[in-house]
Formats: sequence, C-alpha cells, structure tokens
Amino acid sequence: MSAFMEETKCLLPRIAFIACGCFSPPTPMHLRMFEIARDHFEMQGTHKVVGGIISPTHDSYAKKGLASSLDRCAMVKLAVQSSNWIRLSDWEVHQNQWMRTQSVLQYHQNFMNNYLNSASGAGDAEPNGSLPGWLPFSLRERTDPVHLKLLCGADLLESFAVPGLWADADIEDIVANHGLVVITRCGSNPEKFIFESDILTKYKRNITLITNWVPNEVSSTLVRRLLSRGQSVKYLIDDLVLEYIKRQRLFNVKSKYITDAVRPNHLIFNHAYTDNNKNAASTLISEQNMDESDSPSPQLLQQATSRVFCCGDTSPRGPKLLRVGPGQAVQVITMQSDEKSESQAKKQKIAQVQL
Ligand SMILES: Nc1ncnc2c1ncn2[C@@H]1O[C@H](COP(=O)(O)OP(=O)(O)OP(=O)(O)O)[C@@H](O)[C@H]1O
Ligand SMILES: NC(=O)c1ccc[n+]([C@@H]2O[C@H](COP(=O)(O)O)[C@@H](O)[C@H]2O)c1
Repeated sequence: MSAFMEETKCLLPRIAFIACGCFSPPTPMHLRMFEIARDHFEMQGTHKVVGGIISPTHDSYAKKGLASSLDRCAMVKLAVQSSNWIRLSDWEVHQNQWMRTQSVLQYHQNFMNNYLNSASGAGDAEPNGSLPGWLPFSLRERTDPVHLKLLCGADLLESFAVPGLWADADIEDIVANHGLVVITRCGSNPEKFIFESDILTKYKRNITLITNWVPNEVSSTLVRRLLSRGQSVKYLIDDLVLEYIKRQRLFNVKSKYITDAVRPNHLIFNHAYTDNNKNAASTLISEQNMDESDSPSPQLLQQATSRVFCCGDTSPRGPKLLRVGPGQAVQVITMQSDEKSESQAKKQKIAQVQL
C-alpha cells in the first residue's frame, strides 16, 4: 500500500512556493505560511511540493522600517536554519533596482526550467559555476517541470486593489501563468476580494485559498514597534533572529532591551553572510551553513537607492500614493494599528485609499 502511495506521489505535478516580502524582520508566520501551504497540497493529494523560497525585496522598495537587505537576508538565513526545504533567495536584493513581483517569479521559474532542461543539469549556474542556494534540493529527482507559485497572506492579495501599486498585466500574469496560494489573515476576506475582481475571478482556478486555522497576527511591524519601545518580543520571533537584531542594534532597539547576554557563537553564520556580501574575506563561513547564494554582490554594495514607482505607471493617482517608492503606499497602510490588528488596519487603509 505504501509503495502504491509513493508511486502515486511520484506522478503528481510538482510545485514550489515563493514568498516575496520585506521580512524586516522575518517572523514565524512567514515560515508557517510555507508549512500550511505544503500541508494543504499534500493533504489534497494533488501536487508534490518540492521547495520553498523566501525572496526579500530590494532596499529601494523604501518601506518604513525596512532594514538593509544584508541584515534581512542574514535574518532570513537564521530563521530558515531549522527548515530542510525553505531557503533564501537573495537574487532580488542583488538587482540594481526594485523588482516587480511578476519579474521575481519569472526569473526563478526560468532558472528552474533551464536547470531542468539543460543536459548537464547545470542550468544557469552562477558566474562562479555554482548553483544558487534557493534551488530546491530534489529538483533533479525528476525531469518534469516544477511550477512556481506565489505564496502570500491575504493582505498582500488585497494590496492588488491599491491604485497604482500593481499593474493589471502583472496580476494577470501571476494568476494565469504561475498561480497564487493565499493564506487567510484575520480581518481579510479573500473570497469576497476575488469575487470583486474580474481578473482574479477569471483565473480563480489558479488561486488556492487556504484557511489558517491557527492564526497568529504577529507581523514585522508589531515586532519592530515592541523592540523600539524596549518591550519583549521573545517567543514572537526566532531566538536567533532576536539575537541578531540585538547585536546589530536593528529597528531602533532600546538599549535597555539589549542587556541580555548575546551568544556570539550562534551569530557566526550571519556575520559570515554580511561579511561575505561586503566582500570581506571571511574565515567564519562554514560549509554547512553557507551556500552558493551567499555571493558577494557589487550591486548590493552600491546600495542602489534610486526610488521607483511601481509598475511603470505614469503617475500616482492620489496624494497619499507612491510619492517616493512602491513601499510608501503600503507604509501608509501599516501605520494605524495601535488599537486594531495589523491586517485590519491594512484592510481599512486600503479601503480608504480606494475612495
Ligand atoms: N501573520 C501573518 N499571517 C499570514 N500571512 C502573513 C502574516 N505575516 C506576514 N504574512 C505574509 O508574509 C508575506 C511577507 O510579509 P511582509 O514581510 O512583507 O509583511 P508583514 O510581515 O505583514 O510585514 P509588515 O508588518 O512590515 O508589513 C506577505 O505575503 C504577508 O501577507
Ligand atoms: N507591483 C508589484 O509587483 C508589487 C507592488 C507592491 C508590492 N510588491 C511586493 O510585495 C511584497 C510585499 O510588500 P508589502 O510588505 O509592502 O506588502 C514585496 O516583496 C514587494 O516587492 C510588488
């Protein structure tokens, strides 16, 4: 029986997930999204999930509270240390400018296609000949394609309605050619949102809505707020990520809060990440923890600060929107949430800017 099930599993179409976001800092819910999504597809018995990719956005996204990409990547690396299938892609942060999510999906999908199609299996290896660290381990166990789906929380889905933030063509490409996996979030109503959108309704079959029965409204904004007030975030984020934040004094962390002993040995890897990316010769890199994606990037060093409007739209449509960069629109959304849950506030703000 189990042999039969294994065989059936082998025949299932393969998928991988990519989550795009700020991860400033990464929270357990960012990782839970992947576990929830994988469980869903495996329990449905419709797909084989081969990998999960976290792709932090570029520094020039310019959202309030965005730590440097070096720090965000280092924190994500720490956060995924305990996972054997979720990995960091630092491709996006190494580009010269902010990348639209559609382009991020396209790049990673193309890379996997080329890798699977190339005779040697080398695909588009990095300039140094190695493969990027985000590539799922088991990709070449089979030769059939792997479809990359965008994994997100319902608030990101609802941000599709923020005027000027997403190009319709991009939304259509994402849902038509890749697919969307949406995890519910308190205060959002993705079913209604899809119903109200012609594009999303048209490609509804490519959108997987998953109810998170164990919701947790931790968000990066909330963590940053507590840190800056000198309040505890222990058990809200990974201990290693917290240690990194304290050590690097990120998010305006209050000095009172950083009196805890920091265990430097746990942070060796992250120094390796940041040092390596700063082109410094690092003697701390361990084979076990580092991978080929941790490459020095001249572009990153230059820290392209050009601020971008999203989607190539001609001009922002309202006084509140997109004055500086695409992250600014959502910055507005995330600011009012003292009394209500984060996503509730986001939803309300989105509703406001739509008026
Ligand atoms: N608690 C949560 N439940 C469900 N999805 C979440 C949760 N927190 C984050 N996400 C999802 O994780 C992805 C990346 O999130 P991102 O870091 O950009 O946002 P965030 O954690 O809400 O941060 P911020 O508070 O800075 O806006 C998004 O798709 C977002 O919807
Ligand atoms: N037009 C687009 O492709 C577009 C617009 C807004 C946000 N995003 C992405 O969505 C992710 C989440 O952004 P927020 O944290 O601002 O919701 C980021 O990775 C960002 O780059 C993409």
